[in-house]
Amino acid sequence: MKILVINSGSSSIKYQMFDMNGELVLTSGIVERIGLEVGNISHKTFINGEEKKVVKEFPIPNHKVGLSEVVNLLTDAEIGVIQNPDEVSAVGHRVVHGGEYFNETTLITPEVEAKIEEVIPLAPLHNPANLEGIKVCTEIFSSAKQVAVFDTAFHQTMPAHAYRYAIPEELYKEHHVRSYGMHGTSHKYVSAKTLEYLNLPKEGSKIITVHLGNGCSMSAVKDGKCIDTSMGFSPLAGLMMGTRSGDIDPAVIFFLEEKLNMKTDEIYNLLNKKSGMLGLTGFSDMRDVEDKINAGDAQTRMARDLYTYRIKKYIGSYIAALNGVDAIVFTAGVGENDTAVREEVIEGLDFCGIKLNKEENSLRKPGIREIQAEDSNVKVLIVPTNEELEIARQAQDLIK
Ligand SMILES: Nc1ncnc2c1ncn2[C@@H]1O[C@H](COP(=O)(O)OP(=O)(O)O)[C@@H](O)[C@H]1O
Ligand SMILES: CC(=O)OP(=O)(O)O
Ligand SMILES: [Mg+2]
Repeated sequence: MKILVINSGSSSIKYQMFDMNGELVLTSGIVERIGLEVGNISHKTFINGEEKKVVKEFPIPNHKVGLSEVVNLLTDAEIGVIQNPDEVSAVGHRVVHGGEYFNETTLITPEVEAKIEEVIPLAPLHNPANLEGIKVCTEIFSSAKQVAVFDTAFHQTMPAHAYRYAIPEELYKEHHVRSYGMHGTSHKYVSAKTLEYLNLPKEGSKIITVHLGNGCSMSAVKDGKCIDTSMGFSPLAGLMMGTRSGDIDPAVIFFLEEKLNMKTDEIYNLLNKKSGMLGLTGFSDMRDVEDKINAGDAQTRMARDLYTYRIKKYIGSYIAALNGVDAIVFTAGVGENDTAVREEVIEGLDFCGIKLNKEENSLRKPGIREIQAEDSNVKVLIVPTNEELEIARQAQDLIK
């Protein structure tokens, strides 16, 4: 069975095709700079252990043009992995916001699409792009089942005291203003992998997952279920990120409006796209940040201290929420690759028995691994996330 996974963003589409028989990745790629003067597609195929890469640059005015070209590549006589779109049994779509409607993976119907559309105000950067991906795939892969996997679904088990805000009741009742949390597919995948790897029973387990990519979030997972998470109403809350501020006193927004005459959309843009690591240092990619720190740049050092300090504070609060912790798990681009970030986060947590094996932490090895010190009371792990595989598995389970 072949399953295509689509992670459609506002200006990009990431995709992977799996042969679920053996969970093999046949193709993976990214369409970028949609809507700009020149767009590009970077497409890789893996056939019989051999990797082939194609890069194309041309104007990609919208998602449909981008996905049509992806289909051309998928069915290409030389590098294609299918002969026609009918060979795809299901398309699994990452949908960032499902509001309170969806706590599990769902077959997409016109009613489901309408609900995803209804919650656009809760995720104005992500949901419209996700819907666009669904519309275009429904047309192109017309015989495939279209399946929605929601970033918010895993967090739907949070208790009210974790997801509610202390604002007037009607804002929740009538307008659904509450915390939802995102990156749920990743938190679910890595927390389950951790239990499996450590051979821990779900019941009684206490895991803190730390997803550090471009977007960053953390979850407290008890008995295999999410009880709290750092993103909130939208993906802007919580940790400091590549370009997002994370938690900020809402009074700053009134100040920007009143004193600097900024408009709502300008403030939105400022906090989502020009803040975080980018706003403080000029760089959103942690590799660039690392270079600046190594060159002795004090401002960049401060920015990174802010980044890791906030993660540490969330670890502290989640240990309190969980009444203990069995394992702290790092994942995603920064979490899996950045030795210094992990070291700075764990530094100074020895008061509660959390200690790192610095040498093990500094090694670059693939796969799941433990990096805590021998005398640490708590496990510290690196668990590579795989949101695409998780989406493909969930889509397969649903259509079976
Ligand atoms: N070797 C590395 N060292 C430090 N950071 C890295 C490394 N490789 C990737 N990253 C970071 O990972 C980020 C992307 O993470 P990823 O999980 O792919 O994000 P997203 O899925 O949100 O695009 C990059 O912006 C970069 O900062
Ligand atoms: C929800 C979110 O932040 O997603 P991403 O990390 O892909 O931007
Ligand atoms: Mg990601």
